[in-house]
Amino acid sequence: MGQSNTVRVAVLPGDGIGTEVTEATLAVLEPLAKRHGIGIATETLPAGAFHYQATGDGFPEASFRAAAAADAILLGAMGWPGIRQADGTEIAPQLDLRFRLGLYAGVRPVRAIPGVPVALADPRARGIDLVLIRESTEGLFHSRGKGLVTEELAEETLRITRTVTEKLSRFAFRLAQRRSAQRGRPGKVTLVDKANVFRAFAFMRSVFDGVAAEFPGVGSGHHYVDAMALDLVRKPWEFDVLPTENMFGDILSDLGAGLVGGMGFSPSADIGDEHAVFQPAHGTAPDIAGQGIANPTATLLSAAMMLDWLASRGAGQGFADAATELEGAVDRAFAAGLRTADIGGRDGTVATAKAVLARIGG
Ligand SMILES: NC(=O)C1=CN([C@@H]2O[C@H](COP(=O)(O)OP(=O)(O)OC[C@H]3O[C@@H](n4cnc5c(N)ncnc54)[C@H](O)[C@@H]3O)[C@@H](O)[C@H]2O)C=CC1
Ligand SMILES: CC(C)CC(=O)C(=O)O
Ligand SMILES: [Mg+2]
Repeated sequence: MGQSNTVRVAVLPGDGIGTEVTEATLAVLEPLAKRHGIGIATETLPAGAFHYQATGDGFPEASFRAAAAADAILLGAMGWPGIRQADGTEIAPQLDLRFRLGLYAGVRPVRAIPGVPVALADPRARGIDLVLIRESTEGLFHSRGKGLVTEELAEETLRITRTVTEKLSRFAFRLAQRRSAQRGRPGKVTLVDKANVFRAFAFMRSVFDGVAAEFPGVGSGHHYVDAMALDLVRKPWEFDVLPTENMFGDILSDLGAGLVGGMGFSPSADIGDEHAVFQPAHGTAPDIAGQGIANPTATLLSAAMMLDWLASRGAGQGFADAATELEGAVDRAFAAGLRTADIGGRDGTVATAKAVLARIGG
């Protein structure tokens, strides 16, 4: 942590709408910080597909080092379908950060915001409030960049380790405890796996069960990932905290976003023991980039998660208060009629940030 009440935030806007939603979020963070008497010193760092195209390096080591030295990292989005490396894959510095900084807990809340249309007609869908925790350093992403590819076959490896599964599980149970205290209802952690077919997931389940025994006050269970895809559409209001493997979490978090308004409403935090990256779960959206219509809500909510995390790391109560106020301002703005383009409205990126800013202090 930096000087008292001042934190250093590394900002990596990235590509496409990543730059647009990041700029809109910083425009809200500055006055919010002033209002709460907290200091946020930002440093913007280059990385991403267009940086790769221009320089041959998508993630300069200097950017990585500066990000790793900061108190927190705020990221827009990175990657561009037309810009590929020699092996055919895209530039993804966000994955490098997750792996190099050990950010095992990919926290992806799926919450229905008052006033934002949900995908399901059932009135209970207005109460959707669950959190996917996507393990973000191993699973099927373990062999990223190292998979075997020959003329005849391609092979990638899925890895599950005891150490990371224990950390992921403890993180999930602690989060369930906190949510239970905040919401005044029992918490439940459901591991999403494929233990009926793969030994790796039977192993993951047994490690998870061992950790569950440490938290007798929190409910625990398991769900196969295919059945979870079904039940997230059928009855998402029944779930609370859902830890899962990396690829499963990548897919299910987009599904979850689709339930509550789309990717523009899907914040995330990639948290490790010492570092954390906060970013919307969406990508660079080439289909709408440059038009000023990207929804910055997911990034604003990710910034609120960042303030909350910084408070938990000792930055001070002002950060916790600012986090609560920012999330509340987002809710109040939509409840009052804010309508972004992705839900059929006319409010663009800048107008949305202004509407949220106007609800701060209100
Ligand atoms: N964390 C990251 O930086 C991520 C990067 N990517 C990269 O982004 C690029 C595009 O990927 P896609 O598969 O198209 O996923 P995407 O998330 O960028 O877009 C999917 C759909 O959601 C919409 N969308 C996403 N964010 C939105 C927002 N804030 N407001 C309104 N609409 C929004 C897009 O217009 C598009 O129709 C690729 O290069 C991909 O690798 C994809 C996902 C995450
Ligand atoms: C490069 C991708 C793994 C990014 C993504 O899809 C995500 O973070 O959800
Ligand atoms: Mg994804």
